[in-house]
Amino acid sequence: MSDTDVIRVEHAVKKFTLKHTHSLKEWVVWNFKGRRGELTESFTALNDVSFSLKQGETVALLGFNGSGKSTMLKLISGVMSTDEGEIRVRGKIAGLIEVGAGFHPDLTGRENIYLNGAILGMSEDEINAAFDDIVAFSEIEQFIDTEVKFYSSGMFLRLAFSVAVHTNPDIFLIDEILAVGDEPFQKKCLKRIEELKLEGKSLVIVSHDLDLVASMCERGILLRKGELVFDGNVHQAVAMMRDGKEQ
Ligand SMILES: Nc1ncnc2c1ncn2[C@@H]1O[C@H](COP(=O)(O)OP(=O)(O)OP(=O)(O)O)[C@@H](O)[C@H]1O
Repeated sequence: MSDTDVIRVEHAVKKFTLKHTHSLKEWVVWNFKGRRGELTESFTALNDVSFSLKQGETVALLGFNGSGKSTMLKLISGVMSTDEGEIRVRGKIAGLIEVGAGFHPDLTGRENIYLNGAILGMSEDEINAAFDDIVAFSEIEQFIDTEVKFYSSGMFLRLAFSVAVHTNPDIFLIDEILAVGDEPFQKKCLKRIEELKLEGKSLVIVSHDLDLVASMCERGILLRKGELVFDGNVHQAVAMMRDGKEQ
């Protein structure tokens, strides 16, 4: 890992087990044959993917549905581990990967700020100090003492984004979820992301909004069926995606 690298992905492989529904007859035959062969199938979601990210770089992860983008973000954030290869990260990560992840449904917005802040590495004092700003940025003061199971997906995003930006992360991972925010809040998030970029933070974004990612990122990494097929200028990556060349 060079001095300026904040993420290093080396030959990452991630496999999932796909379960299939089998008829009783298939199951009996399988038992009869001494349970030889597999009743499940292994699916390779990421195959030998390598890249590194330098401090301050902004990267869009592109690819069609199911190409492995979210899986890659989950590996980088540590929510999942690789089956082969290695992922090294330097610095504090904040990930907005799944709406509602890191939130407990039976706790209120207020309590979840503390829970989520702690998960993202903030101390109680730091959360106390940032609490009012977090709530103000989210604009959901009215519902802050409501259990989050009653929140809409946009309200989850508001709280999650707000906590994440206040943790002062070195690396920000954002999956599609900005799409669930309304337009004014999306604009506010994008402005904050621009500020993070100016502060020299690193950014990895997954989005199908190609114009948006082309305006936010310098670099584009294109995944095709779990394999990295392009890593370079974001406009080139977007053009390849639009031409369907990665198919
Ligand atoms: N937990 C899981 N168990 C089984 N298969 C999974 C799991 N998570 C992801 N997959 C499979 O891995 C592949 C890659 O999924 P992933 O969500 O990373 O794709 P993606 O590029 O983010 O897609 P999209 O653009 O639709 O969000 C898909 O075929 C998906 O079905």
